[in-house]
Amino acid sequence: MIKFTDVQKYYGSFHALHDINLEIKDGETVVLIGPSGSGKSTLLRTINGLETVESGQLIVDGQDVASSATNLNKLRTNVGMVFQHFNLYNNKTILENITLAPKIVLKRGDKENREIAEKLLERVGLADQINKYPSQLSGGQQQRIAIARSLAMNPLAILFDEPTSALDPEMVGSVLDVMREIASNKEYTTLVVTHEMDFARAVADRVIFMADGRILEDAPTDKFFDHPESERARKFLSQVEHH
Ligand SMILES: Nc1ncnc2c1ncn2[C@@H]1O[C@H](COP(=O)(O)OP(=O)(O)OP(=O)(O)O)[C@@H](O)[C@H]1O
Repeated sequence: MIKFTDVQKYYGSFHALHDINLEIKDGETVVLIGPSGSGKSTLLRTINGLETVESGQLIVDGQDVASSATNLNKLRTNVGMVFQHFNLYNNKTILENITLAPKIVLKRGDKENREIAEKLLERVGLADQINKYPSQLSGGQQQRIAIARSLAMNPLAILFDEPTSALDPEMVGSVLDVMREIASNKEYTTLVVTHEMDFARAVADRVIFMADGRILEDAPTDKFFDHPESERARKFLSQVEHH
């Protein structure tokens, strides 16, 4: 579903992604971890074309993301993204937030759109909030709405970019629970950038460890946590485990 071959990414003269080779299969749950500034968000954002790549090949859902012929809007329909700062429309109700893109992009009719929104709100535990506005909800609730909104597009893949980093600690659990349920269903290819190691350990099929713009390890979850190969990963794990 997603395949990087020798991908390089620069911000000006700064080499942000080095020689990325990575293949992610349909339905897989992959967690990206690593120190701050290691390129995790950059890598994630290349997948739906939010960041360009300078060389190499990046195939997502059969299309070359780096090619100018690729329709990025269509790509983003198939690859949903959940951001650190929810990015909801504050002047629209929860129902409108969830139904707007399917209405415009997928031309989904109002009745079906509402039914799907109701089901998704049920799924994220917020069925009773359908007519509220984002500002009336907690950060954790807003993030669960953002997740429902991305699922409403029926994506093939969903990218989570540090979805709990901006939340108060007591809000984190409910968002991780929703993500855990989504990942365990294997309906979507799921990629998560997170600093939540317990979540990574419990949910990921595979862990990608990055440092300095490189993939240093790509391993099954238990193997990575129990026997990390690189000194960098060992150091990183010992630091995060002491928090
Ligand atoms: N738009 C940009 N312009 C220039 N440099 C950038 C830009 N975005 C990111 N960078 C740099 O690229 C590197 C990788 O950033 P990125 O956000 O991908 O790291 P990260 O691993 O996700 O970090 P964090 O865990 O802190 O979010 C960093 O050194 C960052 O300063």
